[in-house]
Formats: sequence, C-alpha cells, structure tokens
Amino acid sequence: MENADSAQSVRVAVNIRPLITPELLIGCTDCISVVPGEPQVQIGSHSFTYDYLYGSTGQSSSAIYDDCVAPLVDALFNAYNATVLAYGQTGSGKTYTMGTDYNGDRSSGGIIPKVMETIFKRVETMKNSTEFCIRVSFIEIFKEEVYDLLDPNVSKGEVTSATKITLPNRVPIQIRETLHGGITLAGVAEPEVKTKEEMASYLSSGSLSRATGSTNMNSQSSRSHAIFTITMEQKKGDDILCAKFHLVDLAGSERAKRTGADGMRLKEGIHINKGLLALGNVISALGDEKKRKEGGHVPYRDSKLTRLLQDSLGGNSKTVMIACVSPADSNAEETLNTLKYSNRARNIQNKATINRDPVAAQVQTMRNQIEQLQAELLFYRGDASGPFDEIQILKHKISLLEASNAELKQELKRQQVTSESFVQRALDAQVERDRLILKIESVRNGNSWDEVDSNSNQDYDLVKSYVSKIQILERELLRLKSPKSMSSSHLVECADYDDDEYGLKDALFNHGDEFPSDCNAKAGELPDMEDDEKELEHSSLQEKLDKELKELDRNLEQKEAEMKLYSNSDTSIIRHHYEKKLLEMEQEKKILQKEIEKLKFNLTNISSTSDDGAQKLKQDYLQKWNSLEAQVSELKKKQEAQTQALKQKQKTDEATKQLQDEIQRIKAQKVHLQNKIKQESEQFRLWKVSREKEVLQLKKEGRRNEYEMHKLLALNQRQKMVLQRKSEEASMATKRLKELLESRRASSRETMGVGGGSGPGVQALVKAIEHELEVTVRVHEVRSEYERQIQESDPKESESSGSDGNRRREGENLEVRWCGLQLLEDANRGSFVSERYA
Ligand SMILES: Nc1ncnc2c1ncn2[C@@H]1O[C@H](COP(=O)(O)OP(=O)(O)OP(=O)(O)O)[C@@H](O)[C@H]1O
Repeated sequence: MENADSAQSVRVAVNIRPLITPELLIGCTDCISVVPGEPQVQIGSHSFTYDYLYGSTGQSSSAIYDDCVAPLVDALFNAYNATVLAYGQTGSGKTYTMGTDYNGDRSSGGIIPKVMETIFKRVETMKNSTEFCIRVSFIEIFKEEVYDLLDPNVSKGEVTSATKITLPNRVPIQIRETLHGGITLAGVAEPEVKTKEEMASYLSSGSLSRATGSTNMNSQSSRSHAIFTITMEQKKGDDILCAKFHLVDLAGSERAKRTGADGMRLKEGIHINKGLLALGNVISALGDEKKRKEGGHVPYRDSKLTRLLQDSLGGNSKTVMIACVSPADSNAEETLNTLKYSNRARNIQNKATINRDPVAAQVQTMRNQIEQLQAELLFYRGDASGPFDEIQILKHKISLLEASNAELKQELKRQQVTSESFVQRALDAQVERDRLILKIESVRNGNSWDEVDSNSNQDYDLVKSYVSKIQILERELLRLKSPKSMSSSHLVECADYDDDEYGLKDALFNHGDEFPSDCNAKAGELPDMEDDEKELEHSSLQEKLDKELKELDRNLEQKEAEMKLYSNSDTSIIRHHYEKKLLEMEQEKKILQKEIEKLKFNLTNISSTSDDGAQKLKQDYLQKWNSLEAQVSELKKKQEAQTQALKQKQKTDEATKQLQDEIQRIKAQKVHLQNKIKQESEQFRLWKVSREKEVLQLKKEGRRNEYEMHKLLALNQRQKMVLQRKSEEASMATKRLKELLESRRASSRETMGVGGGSGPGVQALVKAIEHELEVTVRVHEVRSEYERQIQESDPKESESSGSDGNRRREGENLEVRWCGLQLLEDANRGSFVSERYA
C-alpha cells in the first residue's frame, strides 16, 4: 500500500424520514427542526451540526447519493476503500435509505442500486484501458454470528408466519485476521459479477436470506447487521489495484418496551443493542481527541460488528455515516440518542490509502528502482544530459578546487625555496657537529689540542667530502625521481629510512632526517617544470592550430556564401539571355538600316519631282527616317549597355572561378591543418608515453642509487669505527712501548751502575737500537692489526662486483692511507718519546 492520503474524518449525514402512516395514525408530530440552508438540526434544546442534512424541510433525500456516496464510488475507482454506514433506531429508514431490500424493481430507490448502476456505467467507459474484476459478498451478523447471505449450499429455510422470521439453515463464518492485521471471513462466497443485473440478483437473493421480523415499531424489521461488499480489482498494465466498498445496513437500536419484544425477539434485540453499544464505544474511543492522541485502546474486539468495521472506522477507508432518524415526537428520545451518537462519529479520523496488490506494488517499486539506477548509470557514464544543475555545481566545485590547487602549488614552491635554505644550513650544522664530535673523541683519547686540531682538520675535510658526495648523490637522486612518483612513493620511501638495516638515523652522518625533507623540497620541481613546459607548449600549439582552423573555417564560410550569391543566378542562362538580346538588337538594327536605305532611295526619287503630293510624302519619309535614326541610335546605346553587361558577367564568372579556386585552396589548407593537429597530438601522446617510460626507468634507477648510497654510508660508518678502534689500539701500543722502553732504560742504568760507566758512543748506539726496535715493533703491530681487520671484514663484500667492488676498493685505499698516516705519526711520536726518555 502506498500514496497515503492525509487523515480525513468520517463524514456524517442525517436523514430525517417523513412521518409514516403508523405514526400519523397515533397523532405523532414533528419534533425536529432544521436550520434553513445549514446542515444543522434542533431537537428540543439540543442543536447539532453535521456534514449533510436531508429530509424534513431541508434537502431532499434523493440528493444523498450525489452528495455523499458518489464521491465514494470515485474513491473506489481510485483504489480507496469506502464505507457507507446506515445507523439509527429501528424503523428510522435505514434499509429504505440503503436500498438493501432490493428486489430487482428498477424503480426502487436506495443507495446500493445507485452504486451498482454507477459502477457498471463507469466500467463500460473504462474497459478499453483497464481490466476489471468485480466481486460481491453479502453477509449478516445475526445474534453475534456472521452468516453468508450468498452461500448457495444453504437452504433458505422456511418462513414461519408465527414468528415472521426467516431462519435459514446455515453455518456461521469465522473471522480471521491476516498477517498484516486485516480482517477476512473464512470461506465467504465472493462471486465475480460482470453486469449490474448480476450484482443486483445477488443483492436481492441475499436480502431475501436476511433475518427480518415484525416488531411493534417495524413490520419488516431487520434483525441483523447486513454488509454488502463490492470488491473491485483493476489491472492497468502491470499495476493491480484492489479496493472494497462496504455498504452497511445496521440493525436498528430498540427498546424492548416499545418494540414489544419478548422471547426470541428480545434476545435478538439484546444482541443488536450489544453490537451497537460496542460500535458506540469504538466511535467514542476514536472520537475522543485526547484518547486518540494518547493512543488509547479502541475496543474493536468487543463485537463482530466492530471487528468487521475496523478499517471503516479509524482505518484505511473513506467513510460516510448516515444517521437515520424519525421526526416523530414519540421517538424524540431515540432520535436524540442517534443524533448524539452520530455527532461523535464526526471526530473519527480515517486514513485512506490507495490499495495496490502487494506483488504489483513490489513490481512497481522495483521498476522505480531500476529506472533510478538506470538514470544514475547514464549520469555516471556521462552519456546522459544528466541532472544539469548537479553537473554545473560539480563544475563550479572543480574550478574552485583548481584555483585553490594553483594557490597551494605557489605556496609549495615558496616553501620549497625556504626549505632548501634550511636544509643547507642544517647540513652545515651537521658537518660542524660531526667535526666537534670527532674533536671531543680525540681529546678524550688523550690527544693534545694541536694533534686534535690537525686531526680535526683532516676529519673535517673527510666529513665535508662525504657530505658533499652525499649532496651530489641526493641531487642526482632528485633529478632521477619522477614528479609523479614522489607524491605516491614518498611516504613509503621515508618509511624505508626508518627501517634501514644500517640504522642510518643514528649514524654519524645522519642525513636520514634531512634527506626526505630535501626530497620533499625539491620534489617535482625540475621534472615537473619540464613536463609542465612541454604540456603548456603542446596546449598552446594546439590552441594556435585550433585558432588557425577556426579562421580557415570562417574564411571558407565567407567564400562559400559569396559563391552562393554568384551561383544563385545561373550564369549560362544570363549569358545566353544577353547574347540572344544582342542578336535580336543586331537584327532589328539591320532591318531599320534597310528601311532607312529604302527611305533614302525614295527620298531621292521624290526630290526630283516638284509635285505637292510628292513633297508631302517626302516630309513623311523624312520624319520616318528621323524616327528610324533615333531608334537605331537608341538600339546602339542598348547594344552597348548589353555588351557592357556581358563583359561584367564575364568578370563575375572569372571572380567566381577565382573564388572556387580559393575555396579549394582553403579546403586543402584545412585538411593539411587537421592532419597537422592530428600529427601533433600523436607526437605529444608518444612523447608522453616515452616520458612516462623514462620516468619509470629513472624511478627505478633512483631507487637503486639510493640503495647504493645507503650502503656507502654504512660502509663509511664501519670504516670510521675501524679507524677509531685502530687509533685506540695504536695509542695502547705506544703506551706499552713507552713502558717497555722505561723498563729497559732502568735495567741499562742498573747495568751501568754495576759495570761502571760507558762511553757516549755506546749510549748513542743503544739509543739508535732502541729507536729502531720501537719503530719495527710498531710497524709490525699495526700491520698485523690491519691484516686482522681486513680478514674480519664482511666476506660478502669481496664477492660483490661492478660498482660495489670499486667502491669497496676505494674504501680500502682510504683505510690504507689512514693507517699509513697513523703509522708515520706513531713512529715519529715513538722517536720523539725515545728521544725524550733517552
Ligand atoms: N424517506 C422515507 N420516505 C418514506 N418512507 C420511509 C422513508 N424512510 C423509511 N420509510 C419507511 O419507514 C419504514 C421503516 O423503514 P426501514 O425498514 O427502512 O427502517 P429501518 O431503520 O431499516 O428499521 P429496522 O432497523 O427495524 O430494520 C418503512 O415502511 C419505510 O418504507
């Protein structure tokens, strides 16, 4: 179900029947007054307003159908449920108003026959576009049991004159609740009807089966609540709509005293009143705004009548209640009750919705979904006009983002410049720091400040050379790095630094921190600019070529328009026309000249005679001659004009030809230009592809270089450590040597003390031998130490080939040089020491 309408209250109409014969016989008078032109009724001191009012001095009862019921028939065709409910005391005219006792008599009035008629008339007009399936059911609630009035298997029973009640032999029908809370009647007959007559026959046969009986108040009193239901199914394509129209004729409320009911009839009356009381309670519950808002309980389950009317009262239905009242003063009390009861019903709020077949509704929903998805798909594919506004907004967003991107790029460039200077300063500081560390280490190792300074200067040079080498490598790396790869792989690369197997972060030449920032600073600068330039060049060239092409198109258009002008007039026809005209003129001229010759001849003959007649003729001839001469000269002028026109035409023809040539030339140019554009685009594309390849290659190379650089740095670090250790060991050896010399000197002094003095020649010899010994020991120590170091070094390195091997050799040379230096120093120091201690 879908398309929920807004809540609509139950409409209430009051139908006041006229005083009937029995009432008149007992002298009843009219106790109800009606406010003219208003749906307002007054009884005693009570006044009530309704939606509609009929009978008495108000509107005629025949208008009930048009005002109240016809809109419900419309609603039924629009798939809304509808209900007409006739309520009132016994004998107040409910059956009469509803037409439930229809017996096939065409003239009999009532709402149901009119509804049937209208439905079938409309079905007839709509049958081409819609498939209808109309079914009817007719049930009654008699003594709190539901009976099927259309059950064909049930004998009609017999009518006993004593009770005047029809007692059919039948089985009550069970009320069932559907999963969705709807109410159904198990096994109720619901025959399909094709015509009004068919429906009417079910109505009349059902009404015959209805329980009726005679009371003091009504000789044909309905002893049951009857519900005639028309179910209409409409199929329009895949859409299936289904709605129900309940036409309810309630049993009348009654007072046993007045109806004179006893026994069976009394029991019936009690049941009737019980059902109506339950209905009253439901109406009260639904009509009380406060209770409704609080979601209070509505006692639908208190009676079968209220259960069956659940949807009609406060549910999914458009409902009209017709309160039937008798105007007789004898019924004043019941009439007042009915008016109060029905007035409350006006407060009931229903919410009718279009009833769609669940499967059809599902299909419809799915179809809507498919349509929506298809629209979305088209939009995302870009081959639909799409939601134009959305595209505009997105375009605007893109342009804003592009502008902000350009700004950010500018900012990035500025930051890059600043960052570069910072990086330079950081590098300087780094070098200085490393130099100081070396100095401190050296001092700690017991070296004098002079030595430290000289060592430090050498270290500084070494550090500087390494730093500069690193810088060169970094630049090389940056150059190789692609601008595009930087953005994506930068983070990964930076992360790699942290995981570096050599622990570069903690190394003396710690460029792990600076390097990525430097990478960042320079990222995309040079290659990006190069690419940008190339792309800019390409786009400006394309633009230029496009402009040229447009210019050519414009020229072409212009020339073709001119051409059209010329070609509009068919040149051959015009020329033909001019030539023909010229020829005609020529002939005319010849004829005129002949005539002139003839006249001249006649004139010469005439001039020889002196006859008056001849003179007159001469005069005539002369006049004619003159006119012919004038004609000839006129003709000549025309001929000249025609010749001019012909010449002009020839010129035009030439111009046309020129134009045609020019158009051909422009067209050729255009083709050439288009080819050029195509070629240029192709070239650019190829360039881009090769550039991308190059970039990939460079990235690869960059990564390799980077890796090598890391290895170099690690090697360097290891060498530094080796050197440091070696210098420590050398100083230890010196110390040991000093001790050795000291002990020897002491022993020699002792020897001298024991053996007496010796000459200065012997002392010098001892000194020289000692010095020699010291140097030899030192050299031997250092060499063995160096060899040991070499053996200890990673055997894998010796296996590496190519550039790795070169670099390794370079490191070894450095190491040897360093050792040599140390050796020399130590040897000198040894000599100095030996001299001092001599
Ligand atoms: N508008 C009317 N004009 C003339 N006669 C009417 C009108 N309404 C009802 N009557 C007559 O009043 C009598 C009682 O009417 P009806 O049987 O329709 O009452 P009821 O409300 O259905 O009674 P019950 O509840 O006992 O079945 C009938 O004889 C009927 O012809």
